[in-house]
Amino acid sequence: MAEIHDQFDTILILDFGSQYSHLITRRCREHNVYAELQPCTVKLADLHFKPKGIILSGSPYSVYDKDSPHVDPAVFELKVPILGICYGLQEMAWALKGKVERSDHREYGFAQLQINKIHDGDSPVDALFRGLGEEMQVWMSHGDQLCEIPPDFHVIAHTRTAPFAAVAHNTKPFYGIQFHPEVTHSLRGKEVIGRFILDICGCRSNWTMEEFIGKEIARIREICGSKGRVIGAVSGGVDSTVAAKLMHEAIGDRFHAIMVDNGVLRLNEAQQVYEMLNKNLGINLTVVDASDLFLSRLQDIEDPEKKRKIIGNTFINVFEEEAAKIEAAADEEEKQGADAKGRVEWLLQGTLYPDVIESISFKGPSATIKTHHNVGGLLKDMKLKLIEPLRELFKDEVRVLGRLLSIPAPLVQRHPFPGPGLAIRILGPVTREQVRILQQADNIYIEEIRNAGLYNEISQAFAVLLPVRAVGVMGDARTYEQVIALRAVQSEDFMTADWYVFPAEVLRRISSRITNEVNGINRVTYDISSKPPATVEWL
Ligand SMILES: Nc1ncnc2c1ncn2[C@@H]1O[C@H](COP(=O)(O)OP(=O)(O)OP(=O)(O)O)[C@@H](O)[C@H]1O
Ligand SMILES: O=c1[nH]c(=O)c2[nH+]cn([C@@H]3O[C@H](COP(=O)(O)O)[C@@H](O)[C@H]3O)c2[nH]1
Ligand SMILES: NC(=O)CC[C@H](N)C(=O)O
Ligand SMILES: [Mg+2]
Repeated sequence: MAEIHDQFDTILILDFGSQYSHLITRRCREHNVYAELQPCTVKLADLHFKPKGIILSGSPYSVYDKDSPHVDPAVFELKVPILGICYGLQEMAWALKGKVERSDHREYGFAQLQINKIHDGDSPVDALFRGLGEEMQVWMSHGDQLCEIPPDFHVIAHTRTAPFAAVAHNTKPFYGIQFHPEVTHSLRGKEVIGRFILDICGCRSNWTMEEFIGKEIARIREICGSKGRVIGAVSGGVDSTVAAKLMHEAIGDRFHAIMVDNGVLRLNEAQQVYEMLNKNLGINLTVVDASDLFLSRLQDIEDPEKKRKIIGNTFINVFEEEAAKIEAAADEEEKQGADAKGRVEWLLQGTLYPDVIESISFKGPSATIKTHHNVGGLLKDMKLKLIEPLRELFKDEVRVLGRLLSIPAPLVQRHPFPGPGLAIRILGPVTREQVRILQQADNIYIEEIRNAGLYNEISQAFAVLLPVRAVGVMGDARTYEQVIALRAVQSEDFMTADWYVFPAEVLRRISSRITNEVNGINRVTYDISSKPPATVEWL
């Protein structure tokens, strides 16, 4: 089966646990070069493709620590260019017999990088900084540094306190830099990454969503064979809609899109998504009303992780049941003389790269903050095999893909909505009444955000229903009712987020409408927490 790394020139990024590893991946892709993140402990013998170049990431460890992670020494024999970043530089030096020590001059923050005179003008050896001038502002975050460079290396840049801030091998395409080119604070960092992947590794920059569409459709056809059928988990969110459209282009009617009404969707959502997908996108979507089943299983459950797991498992139960129904219907048609149809073997999901990245750390899945229903919440013994065409993509790449597939702009720009839905925004037990209250408040909130023309400025906005009651006065009478918290964040990739600063009059209008129009609410608060330390959702 041709994987993406067989179809595009690929940079392999080996992750030593830095906070910024995924940003290296993004920067490569911004140069239209496909890059893939793998744990640093991967053995080259287990790698099924040959990368055009390797980047070693930073790390919280020190190379000389007893339990620090080290790369398979075979990478240095692979005859492909290698770039070490921060710990990656230290790791390369350590492996190739240089020396690394704790330094007296820790550098956290900005530094001025002085690029050494390039002696050998045209040789590829010093190509990393070619054309970038003599000095650049970079961002550092290290306590260790090289005190002796490995044999056959030379220095290509220094800072006031780090004499070996960048080094290169005399004859091989090995480079190491102490600063972090992947963060935007390193002003020309993206260009440095470009020099490495384009000039030194010679990657073609053809990783574009146009190219991806054609290749992915071909890949899906190959996976499914000429008869295989796919059932699709489609929520009306950006990811699953794009995945569904791709699947529809690939296998047409052999794709069955299913939206599950789990009883914790937003107001009128099932109806709206049904119309949008059937009418505007020509995708044959069935809405399955499983709200009683979900709500009965959620009864009296307050624990956030329990809610998430119940919903994840129930989704799969419903999909397996629907797959069985589709097969039974086909068997019936066959009895009436129709051609035999293939089995429903696959379940399409709109899983994205950030969901996957979280689970590939070399220490195993990173500390579980919350179980995403479509990754950790899956049933252990599920029969359907997963097919996830967006598994290697970031959200903004998916949005580009959506536009190319002619998915209407309002859908492409939709804020994300989690599969466990309002169940993780109702802080106490989930009941139909609590769902009603939250649906109405949330609907007013989003409506007013749209009216104010702010929807596309905000990455995600939603209301949360708190389980506490507060005293109020309405029409001269005392009330004792629940509280709504409003949340709105701006974020590039949802791994970090800032709370959004609303104009006061918009908040005033939202608050007044919610308390006036939603029975059961007499107070509205605004959440001013960033992520970290909070998360986007409350549960
Ligand atoms: N109500 C639902 N019915 C069917 N499938 C669902 C439902 N909710 C979530 N899913 C499945 O779970 C996956 C992950 O949900 P997630 O919310 O991350 O993605 P999305 O809904 O497609 O897009 P967005 O992130 O924009 O909301 C979806 O891609 C879809 O496959
Ligand atoms: O499909 C989903 N299933 C889930 O279980 C889930 N949990 C969180 N989210 C969404 O992920 C982003 C980050 O949210 P957190 O900061 O709360 O982890 C935000 O966009 C959240 O809405 C989910 N999406
Ligand atoms: N950011 C990094 O990669 C840091 C590497 C190493 N832990 C140091 O402090 O120097
Ligand atoms: Mg969603």
